[in-house]
Amino acid sequence: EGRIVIKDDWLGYSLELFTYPEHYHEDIESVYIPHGVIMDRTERLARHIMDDIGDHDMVVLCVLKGGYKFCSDLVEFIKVQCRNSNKHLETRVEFIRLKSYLNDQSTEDLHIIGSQDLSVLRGKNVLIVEAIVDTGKTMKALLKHVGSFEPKMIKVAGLLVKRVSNVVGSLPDYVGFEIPNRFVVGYALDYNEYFRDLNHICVISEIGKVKYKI
Ligand SMILES: Oc1ncnc2c1N=NC2
Repeated sequence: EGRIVIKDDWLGYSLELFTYPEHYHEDIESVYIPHGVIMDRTERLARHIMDDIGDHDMVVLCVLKGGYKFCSDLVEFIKVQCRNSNKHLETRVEFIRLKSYLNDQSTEDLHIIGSQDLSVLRGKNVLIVEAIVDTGKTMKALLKHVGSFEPKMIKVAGLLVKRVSNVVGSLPDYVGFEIPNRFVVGYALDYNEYFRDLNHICVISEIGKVKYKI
């Protein structure tokens, strides 16, 4: 299936062309992917997903915290698709919390926070929903963990996939955008917990990187 490829020389839209929370005005460089474009792309991904796995009950596994906005918007679009095609599909949402980043660097260790009982996945169609797939290390470890609960099928939806050289493991089945290897924030993607309240996906400024550095 297709994806929107954002080229390395795309610098994003100028800030004064959009609205965003005033308190971030010096912390972001540009609007990289506007909220409206994210929503329209997510709506189209919902149709792909429904075409592929819309005939069975599905359990959506939302990867927190970065994935919460993408997941809630995607699930909403999936529900609208179901209503319009009168498919009576139960879409249950489970949550899993991963922490693998400090500042803007991936840490080696992946740890799964909170021991949700994922035995509900057994025998089910599972759709893992993640905001961003970077090196793929996190996703590989998560797929192994989820597989241990013996679901019927696992598919992965990733809003963003980074063009990085050292990719491990497989890429998501459904991809919103392929982006250059630069640190982006907003739409629940954070930098040390900041910027989750920003609707657009933006490029963080050097001031922002220093201001919110841990
Ligand atoms: O660009 C990014 N922005 C926020 N969080 C993450 C990123 N890449 N991997 C995790």
